[in-house]
Amino acid sequence: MNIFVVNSGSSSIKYQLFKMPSDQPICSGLVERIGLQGAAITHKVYRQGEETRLERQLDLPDHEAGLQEVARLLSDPEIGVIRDPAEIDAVGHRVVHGGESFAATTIISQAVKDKIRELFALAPLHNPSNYLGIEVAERIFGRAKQVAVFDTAFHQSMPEQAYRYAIPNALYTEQGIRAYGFHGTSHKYVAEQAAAYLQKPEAKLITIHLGNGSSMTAVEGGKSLDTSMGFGPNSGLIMGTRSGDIDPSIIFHLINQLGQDPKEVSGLLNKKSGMQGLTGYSDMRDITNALEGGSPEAELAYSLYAYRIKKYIGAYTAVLNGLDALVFTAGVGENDALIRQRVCRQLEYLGIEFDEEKNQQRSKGIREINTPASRVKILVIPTNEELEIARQCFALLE
Ligand SMILES: Nc1ncnc2c1ncn2[C@@H]1O[C@H](COP(=O)(O)OP(=O)(O)O)[C@@H](O)[C@H]1O
Ligand SMILES: CC(=O)OP(=O)(O)O
Ligand SMILES: [Mg+2]
Repeated sequence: MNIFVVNSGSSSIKYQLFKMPSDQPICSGLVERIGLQGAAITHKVYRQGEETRLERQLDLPDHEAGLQEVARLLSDPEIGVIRDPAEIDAVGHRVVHGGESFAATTIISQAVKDKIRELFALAPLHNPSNYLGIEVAERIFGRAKQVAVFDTAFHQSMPEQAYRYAIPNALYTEQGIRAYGFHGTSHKYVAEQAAAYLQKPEAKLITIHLGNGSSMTAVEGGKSLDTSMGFGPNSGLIMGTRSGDIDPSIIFHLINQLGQDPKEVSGLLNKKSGMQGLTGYSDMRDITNALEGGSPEAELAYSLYAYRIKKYIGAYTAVLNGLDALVFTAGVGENDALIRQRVCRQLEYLGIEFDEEKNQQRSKGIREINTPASRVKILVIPTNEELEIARQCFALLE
């Protein structure tokens, strides 16, 4: 079965074509910096153990333009991997917010699309581009089954004490206002990898997904017990353009004292805050450059970013009543050694002993960056949301 997976993030589109059930990737790619200067596409084709790579800078104003380019590459006369879109049996879509309606992988119907649309307001940076990805894929791959895999699904195992807010009960029972959690596909994938690596299925883990959006999850025995994102993908960690945790009084102040309307406030907290608000840049590579150039704003932003993660490590160690491993993943978590260092320094009290030399090394696959004496392992594990999505699609359709 040929399964094409589309992962529309807030700043990127990742895609992979798999032959299932062998998990064999046929091609993969990344469209990044969508809507920013220097948008780029990296496309890789895998044939007989060899990788052909194509990199191209191009102007991509939005996700639609990105997806059209991907579809063109798939059947490109020179490096294409299919002759006809009908060769694709299923398209697996990452959908960020499934709300109350979806706890599992689902075949997309008009009713499912309507629900995804209803959730636009709760995940404004994501559900619209996820929806668009579905519409574009329906047009291009008309014969394929379209399947949605929700970021929220993995966190359905959270206990009520973790997902309820202390607001009037009716807002939960009648309006579904509760914490849902996000990046579930990634947290699930890396938690499984970590448990297998540790040879400990019941492992207590804190998975730290640091991408453009970021979140942390307390995982025990492969189940999510708590996570830093909530009703929408805004709470918790400091992100590329989102503030993470703030006091809600700030929102009242912006509206009541500073005269902003709710739409403006939403734009402010979703698109102009986080690292963007602190430094003028949302992409961590730009911030690293600014830091190397001696920017005090970048220095402060790095400190805030790492400090927030540290606080959640403390909280989740308490939630888990112990800890076997910290797991760093996603764009920043996998690549930014300085962030990992700032987070992991001075956590010896919790049994976390960091090895700076190992931290600086680069290699593919799982690696350990703790000292041999560390009670807690510190792991860097590349996430693969696309593979996890392909597996879930295959399991559903088989
Ligand atoms: N080599 C690198 N060093 C530091 N940060 C990196 C590196 N590569 C990617 N990143 C950062 O990862 C982030 C994007 O992560 P990713 O998981 O792809 O995000 P998303 O899926 O949310 O779009 C960006 O902030 C980018 O700067
Ligand atoms: C939910 C979320 O924040 O996703 P991303 O990191 O892809 O923006
Ligand atoms: Mg992502």
